[in-house]
Amino acid sequence: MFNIKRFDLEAETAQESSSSNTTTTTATPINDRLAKLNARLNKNKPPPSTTTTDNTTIIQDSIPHSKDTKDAKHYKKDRESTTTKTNEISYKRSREEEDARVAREEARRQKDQQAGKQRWEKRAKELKDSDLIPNDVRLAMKAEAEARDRAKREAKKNPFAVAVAAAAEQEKEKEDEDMKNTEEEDAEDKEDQDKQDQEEEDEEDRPALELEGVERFASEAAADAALAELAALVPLPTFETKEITALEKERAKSMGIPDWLAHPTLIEPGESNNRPIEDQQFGFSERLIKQCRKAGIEECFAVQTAVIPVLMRARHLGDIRKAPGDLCVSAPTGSGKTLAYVLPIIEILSQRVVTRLRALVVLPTRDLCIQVKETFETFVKGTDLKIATSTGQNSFAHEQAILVGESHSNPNSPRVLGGHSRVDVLITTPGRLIDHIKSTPNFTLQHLRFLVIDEADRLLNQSFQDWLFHILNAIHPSPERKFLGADGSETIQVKRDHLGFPIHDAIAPGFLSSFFQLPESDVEDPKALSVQKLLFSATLTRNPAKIASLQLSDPQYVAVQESGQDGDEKQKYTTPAGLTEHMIVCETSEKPLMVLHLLHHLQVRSALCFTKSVESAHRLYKLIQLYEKIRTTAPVEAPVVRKEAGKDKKINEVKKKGSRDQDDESGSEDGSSDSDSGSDSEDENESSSGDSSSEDEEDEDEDEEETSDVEMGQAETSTNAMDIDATTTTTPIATDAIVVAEFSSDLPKSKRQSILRAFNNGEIHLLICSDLISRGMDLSPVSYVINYDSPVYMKKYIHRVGRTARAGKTGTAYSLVEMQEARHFKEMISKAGHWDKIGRVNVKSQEVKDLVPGYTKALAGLKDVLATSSRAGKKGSSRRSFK
Ligand SMILES: Nc1ncnc2c1ncn2[C@@H]1O[C@H](COP(=O)(O)OP(=O)(O)OP(=O)(O)O)[C@@H](O)[C@H]1O
Repeated sequence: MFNIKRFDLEAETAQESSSSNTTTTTATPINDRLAKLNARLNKNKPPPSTTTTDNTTIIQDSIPHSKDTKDAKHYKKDRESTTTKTNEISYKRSREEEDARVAREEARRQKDQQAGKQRWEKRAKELKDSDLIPNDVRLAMKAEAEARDRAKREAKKNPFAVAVAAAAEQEKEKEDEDMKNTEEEDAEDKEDQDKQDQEEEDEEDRPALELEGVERFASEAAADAALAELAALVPLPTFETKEITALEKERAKSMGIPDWLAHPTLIEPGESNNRPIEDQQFGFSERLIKQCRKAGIEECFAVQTAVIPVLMRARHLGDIRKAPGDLCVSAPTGSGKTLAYVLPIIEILSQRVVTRLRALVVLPTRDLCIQVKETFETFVKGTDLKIATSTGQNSFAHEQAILVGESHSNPNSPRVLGGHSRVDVLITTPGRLIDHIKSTPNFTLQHLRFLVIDEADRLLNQSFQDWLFHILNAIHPSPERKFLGADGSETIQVKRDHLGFPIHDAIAPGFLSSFFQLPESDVEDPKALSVQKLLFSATLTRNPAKIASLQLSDPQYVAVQESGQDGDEKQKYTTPAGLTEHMIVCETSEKPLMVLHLLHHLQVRSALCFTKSVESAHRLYKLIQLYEKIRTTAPVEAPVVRKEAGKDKKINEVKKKGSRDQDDESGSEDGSSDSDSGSDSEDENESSSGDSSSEDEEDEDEDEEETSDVEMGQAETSTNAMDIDATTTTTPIATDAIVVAEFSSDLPKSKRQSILRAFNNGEIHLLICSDLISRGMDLSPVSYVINYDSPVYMKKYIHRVGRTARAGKTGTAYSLVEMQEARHFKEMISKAGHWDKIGRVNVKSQEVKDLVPGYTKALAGLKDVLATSSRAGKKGSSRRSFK
């Protein structure tokens, strides 16, 4: 480019220069003659050239051509060549000189320009933030503009030099531009880096920055709105996942405990993990939020904050090849586990179009089923969802009609392969459920989306009717064609459409292969089960065999427990923060007196008193009832009410350290067992087979009492209805009489419900019960729990004392420990790392002296009372002997 330009300009210059040095004449004959003459006279003089001014330029010789001589020709030739050479040399020289001059000037100009530019750039940089341009900068700019004009003028005079200068300038511009680009790139890089640094800083300081931003708002309303927005931005707590050491991992592995179970997501109990119900992470609809508010629920508790988002995230089941993932949840008693599954199930199922059985909640007792149904009904308002229980309270046929409708439950009516349901959520005990799976036509679990096993460890210890096997069988598609016999003939009568084809539109996609021979395809399209198994317990089992029997898929384990707890036992046994625990060590014969002491001296009311058997409960109930009767009718010494036990020194609460009473002996023995329990080998045993076997024993013990509840359907005509009437209709003889009632599985359903209602209304001061209500029951006003017979297993202890101090409230538990049981009790509690939490109460004989006369009388009368009730056939032959 540069060379071509130069060449053109050179030609132009030559042309211009020749044109400027010529004169214009007209060639005529006279002129020709004159020219010839002139040539002869001035032989060596160069002839003037002649040029036309028209479009053509001709360099002419003035010698006429017509009569050219040889000399003239030579002369002409010489002259021409000499002139050309001279012209070329002089032109070349002048051109070089001119080039050098222009280049010098250009270099100087550029230098000046550069210096000026740098000066004012520097100045402009200094004044970057100012709008003013100072005088020196303006002058520099002016000088630069003048220099540019000068250069332009020069360019007009000498285009070649201009070309050189232009080329130089071009080069310089290029250099500048490169430098500028490099600078810009550097600046951009720096800007990016700064931006990234700033973003990181902002991220760290976000709350502070946002608050700062909020403070800048002029109007208070705007600031409030922004603060509200900020509050909504508070992230959900991030729950730590328990880090397991290599040793723990190895140990868990050797016990067969799967990784996910040994590696729970841990949540601290307490208010710090509560979140408002409208938090977006929960994804609750306006309707549900409204129902929650109506029920007095403003925040989700820690276990709900951890569990609900997990369930809500899987609400749409995007990938049919992937199971939604099962969930095992362990959280203390009264921490709100029920709502952790009730709320998301309602929210997710409320979107359904057709009624199908989509949620199944399995619970160990009828009373719990009723309680959970009431919870569902509180929050289901405003949806079409239908909730039902199946507990054996009603006749089997009645339940069948509720579940699938009368026409579908008729054994003679044809089957719909996809089943039929009139309910969306079924809350049931395992025994009755198995009956329906086996015997109710069109009852199916094909469409199940949620299988909740509440009080899971309790249920897993029940092998009754092999309930788990039947449920798992019913939720998995069967590889055999279900309604075809070995010969291919139909084994059941199937409902058909008008063309004679089986009606299959209601079959769950995963179950189609259970009924039809589907075309085989090269491309496997395995479908995962859409049912999500959710296990809840305050004392979740870690027995690998039991967990394996659930056939969990992609499970997660969420545990609510205080930080710093480690060791398997301690993880399992977390008590509510608001619970105060005491133990009273006494003789067996003194135990009823201790209950009277708690009632009359310590003003214990709204209390649940747990005994080890139905008989024990009945006997204590009768005794206290009799005592109250005697006290309020006979002039016996009035008991002294201790207003402030601590001040009156009527109760000496002694912590384990420093206790020097009769239990010191056992204390020292326990001290040795403490150190034993601290050993690794013992821990291992505890959480492996040893532990699970103790769980089994404990639950078998519970099973004995609750079997009738689980089996269901057994019409229980209570023989002690008279007794119950006496209890529930008892009119206190005096206004300060203690109202006592008993509660056991011997009572008919209606009586049990009316007693629970009366207790909830505060009409019963002391409810004496078996372990039937030690699990899961949420009796709102329980302020005290009395372990009349101290539990043999820690699990039972945890569930019993967990009837109080629920939902963040406070409560107190007293355990009456017989002398001979003290050592075992302490061992059990210590092993669970719980001993520090239990206070020792010493009750001196002097303190109960005022109660003794009435108690003695009641005891004497008890025999007759019991004999009367026995004659009335109140006791069944299966009853255990009295203590
Ligand atoms: N978010 C909440 N706000 C206020 N109260 C709540 C909340 N969640 C649950 N509760 C109340 O807390 C009490 C205990 O709840 P729930 O019965 O679900 O406890 P749980 O963990 O199942 O106990 P358990 O192990 O004994 O069965 C109930 O009375 C319930 O209504």
